[in-house]
Amino acid sequence: MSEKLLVQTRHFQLHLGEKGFFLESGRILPEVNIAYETYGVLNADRSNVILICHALTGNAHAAGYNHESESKPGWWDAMIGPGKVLDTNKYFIVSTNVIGGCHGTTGPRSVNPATGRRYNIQFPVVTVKDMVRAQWLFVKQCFHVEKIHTVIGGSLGGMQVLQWAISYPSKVERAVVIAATGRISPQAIAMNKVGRQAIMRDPNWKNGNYPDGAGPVDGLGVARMMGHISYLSYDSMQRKFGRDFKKTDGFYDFFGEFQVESYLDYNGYNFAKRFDANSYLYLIKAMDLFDIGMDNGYREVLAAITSRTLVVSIASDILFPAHESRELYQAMSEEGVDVTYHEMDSDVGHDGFLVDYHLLVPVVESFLNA
Ligand SMILES: CC(=O)SCCNC(=O)CCNC(=O)[C@H](O)C(C)(C)COP(=O)(O)OP(=O)(O)OC[C@H]1O[C@@H](n2cnc3c(N)ncnc32)[C@H](O)[C@@H]1OP(=O)(O)O
Ligand SMILES: N[C@@H](CCO)C(=O)O
Repeated sequence: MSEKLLVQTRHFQLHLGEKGFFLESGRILPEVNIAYETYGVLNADRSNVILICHALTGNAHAAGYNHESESKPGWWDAMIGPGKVLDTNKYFIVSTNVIGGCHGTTGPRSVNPATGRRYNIQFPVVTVKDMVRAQWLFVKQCFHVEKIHTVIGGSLGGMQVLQWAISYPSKVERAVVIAATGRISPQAIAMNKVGRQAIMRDPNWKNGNYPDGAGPVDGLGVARMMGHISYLSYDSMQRKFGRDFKKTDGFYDFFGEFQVESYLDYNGYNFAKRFDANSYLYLIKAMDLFDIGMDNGYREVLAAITSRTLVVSIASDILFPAHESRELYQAMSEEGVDVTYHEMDSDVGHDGFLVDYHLLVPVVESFLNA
């Protein structure tokens, strides 16, 4: 018998009535489909829901295997399962793909019901607030849940968690904000700019109207390389790659590569096979626009949070540096929020929340069990 936990990605169409889904931008999506997975069992009083929010290029497939031949499990399988920190014997874990994504939830590659054609860059700009509102409608409509035990996620997922606590304070009992920030820095926007330009300058981008299977793979691959540089750290690059160089016949061939280049090539190329370029553009835009204080003031919105909150940073994170999380924690704490802060002493960089589980699990565990 197989030991693989087989799970299924399902789809739910939000009940929006004739009005559609109003976005922060003022534009409207006539329909929104949500791709989701669940693990564990919803209890009788519907009080054991943990919602997982994924990062930039994640999807609803957070744990288990979608089919027998899948070689790697969902992206947070180390965290989710029987006896794991997000214990499926105890909790009903829900994971959705964000609005604007390309793994089953409505996004730029979806067909616009008004035209019968893909939205491409006619898709409206979506924000983290929109992502979270879609998730709230989803859990309410699909599972009739009125309160969520815990919302948890890293990076863009952490921003969603923070937004949950701000938008729906009475609905979220606990919030775990990992490797995130309350407002994205100019440095992070600059890195996204490079990625955006790489995609949009690729001749195959065609103003976003590329045919299926012939998109801007080179541009998207380069964008992902930029991303990976920000997900690693000085120390992790030293350790992983050093200055190893692949010589050709003993020579430093012009096209010969350092290991770090080979890594970026491999991961850039692979990424372009699994992700839609337009979706990437929309999701980095959502990230760039994220600033909890944009409308009502940074401290004012934090002061309204009533969820018990854990803020986790990664010491070597160069994308959302730990001092941004400390600033967030400090402000929440001064505004009277029940908040705890933990800095993971990890040297692997931003992606530490996907790698250094021995540092992350105990913190989340003690927060959930407190
Ligand atoms: C919610 C979410 O965040 S979901 C999205 C998360 N997933 C991603 O970001 C996808 C990209 N994956 C990764 O970056 C990593 O696999 C992580 C962060 C998930 C885990 O990091 P690590 O365990 O340190 O993996 P590592 O960075 O060593 O390897 C990543 C890949 O590069 C390959 N690689 C490593 N070194 C080299 C090299 N010198 N040359 C070429 N390829 C290399 C690995 O073989 C691995 O390939 P695989 O994905 O086919 O297995
Ligand atoms: N590496 C992760 C985290 C980036 O924030 C991802 O691609 O989603």
